[in-house]
Amino acid sequence: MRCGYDVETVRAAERALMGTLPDGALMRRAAFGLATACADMLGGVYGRRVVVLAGSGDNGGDALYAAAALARRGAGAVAVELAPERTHPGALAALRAAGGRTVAPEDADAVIGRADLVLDGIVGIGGKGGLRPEAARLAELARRARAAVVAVDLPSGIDPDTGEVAGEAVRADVTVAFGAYKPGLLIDPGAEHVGALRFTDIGLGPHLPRTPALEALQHADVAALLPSPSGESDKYRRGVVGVVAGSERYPGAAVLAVGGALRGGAGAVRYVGPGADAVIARFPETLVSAGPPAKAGRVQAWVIGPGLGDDSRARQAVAEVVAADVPVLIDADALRLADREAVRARRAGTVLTPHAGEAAALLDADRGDVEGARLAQVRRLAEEFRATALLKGSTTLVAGPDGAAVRVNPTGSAWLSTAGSGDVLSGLTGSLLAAGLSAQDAASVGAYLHGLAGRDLPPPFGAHELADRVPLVRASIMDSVTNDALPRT
Ligand SMILES: NC(=O)C1=CN([C@@H]2O[C@H](COP(=O)(O)OP(=O)(O)OC[C@H]3O[C@@H](n4cnc5c(N)ncnc54)[C@H](OP(=O)(O)O)[C@@H]3O)[C@@H](O)[C@H]2O)[C@@H](O)CC1
Ligand SMILES: [K+]
Repeated sequence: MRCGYDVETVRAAERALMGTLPDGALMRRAAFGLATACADMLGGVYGRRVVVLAGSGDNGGDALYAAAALARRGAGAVAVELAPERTHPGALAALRAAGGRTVAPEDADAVIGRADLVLDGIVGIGGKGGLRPEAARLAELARRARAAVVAVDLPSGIDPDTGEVAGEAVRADVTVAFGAYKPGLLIDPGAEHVGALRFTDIGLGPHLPRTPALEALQHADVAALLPSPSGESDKYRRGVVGVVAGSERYPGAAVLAVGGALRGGAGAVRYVGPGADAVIARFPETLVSAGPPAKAGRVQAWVIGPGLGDDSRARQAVAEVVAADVPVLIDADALRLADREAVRARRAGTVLTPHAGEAAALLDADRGDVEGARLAQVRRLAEEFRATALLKGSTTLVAGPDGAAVRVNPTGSAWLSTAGSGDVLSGLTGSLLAAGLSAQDAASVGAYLHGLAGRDLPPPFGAHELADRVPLVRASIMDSVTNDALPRT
């Protein structure tokens, strides 16, 4: 699990650790990790031109110490001082002792234009609000330059706690995070600015709390959560999923949701709705029923919404499913049709899966407000509906109603936003709910597998291919974890 901790928590851990160490030890650890990452990135240090964008806080200090280390190995180092009278004195002295020089921001254009590497030490976790004009100008110069950009702790201009970006922010090729990941490194729009994310351990680990603000699953976590059928499994143990999706107008949504559920490992799928012919033609193993959901027979979880429409049949089906006492996933049209109070009153797990536009409608907000503040908005959704909310996007977020860590999906890609992709995700997540995963586990594992399937396919691809790919990515996760566990010979 990759964990993100907010600034307040990181500061507290830092204080606890500092009390046990000599002065400056943490900054030396950070700068050493940073210099190593820069040397790797440059593929050699001697003769390279390094420019430090140096703010007056410790973030600038880290950058200056790292540049001093590179200068001692033969790099040319120049620091652009944003507030010369307040630049970290020890770090500046180290840079000068190593042969580095300084320039004022107004003379930065030429040195940045010639640089091989720009180190962004403008601001780290001490940043407040959008970048000030002079800092914003330097960030823009760095973006336009041919130099590689390495961000110190985080790209300046992104909010460390939320990933929000107000105005200009540094766009990094590599970001070297110290001691702990901050949520803003993992959530868009901040995450888009991070480039390759590297981690330097400075010893904060024992001082961090058990529950982070944010978690990102990795292969081993997903492997541990995925149900695997045992010798005694029958279809009910693997889980029967009920799918209420599709309409005369959109029968394809039914096929995609059923496909997602079958490929996700459901023991059986019951389909309810007007797309039965299309579903049977593609998946003859589906149990179709013509009546309403309440008469469809036993299921362990319901998926409702993709391509459903909003006629009276659809409204009635949503009301019945929301009233069921098994886990329910509510998507697409059903998000609009579900009664908020009825959802809040549910006792079994509930997963809502809106994209930003649907989330905005549910929260009575603008789509842009949702895109720009994804973490706050997914938490709000979970609280207001007392449900697990999965907010789709390039960094899909999953929040539970209980205030536990929000999960961020690390496997997303832009190619996933293709027609019908969400229908597959709904069916897939429904199969995990039916297999007994908690709402938050089902939603985050569903997003993980769905994202990996998208990365595994040569783009462009159709949504039906995503479903077909799920068994393969699932097998590759299991293989990688089993191989890691084998003793090395
Ligand atoms: N945590 C740890 O364990 C460790 C942390 N370490 C490092 O310390 C960093 C935190 O350092 P920090 O606390 O000194 O703050 P920092 O990020 O340098 O920012 C302050 C500067 O930013 C400026 N500034 C503010 N807002 C701004 C804006 N919008 N636009 C422009 N400027 C703005 C502000 O200006 P001022 O308000 O003072 O005028 C001041 O100059 C952390 O990220 C990591 O790199 C490591 O060394 C080792 C262990
Ligand atoms: K920075």
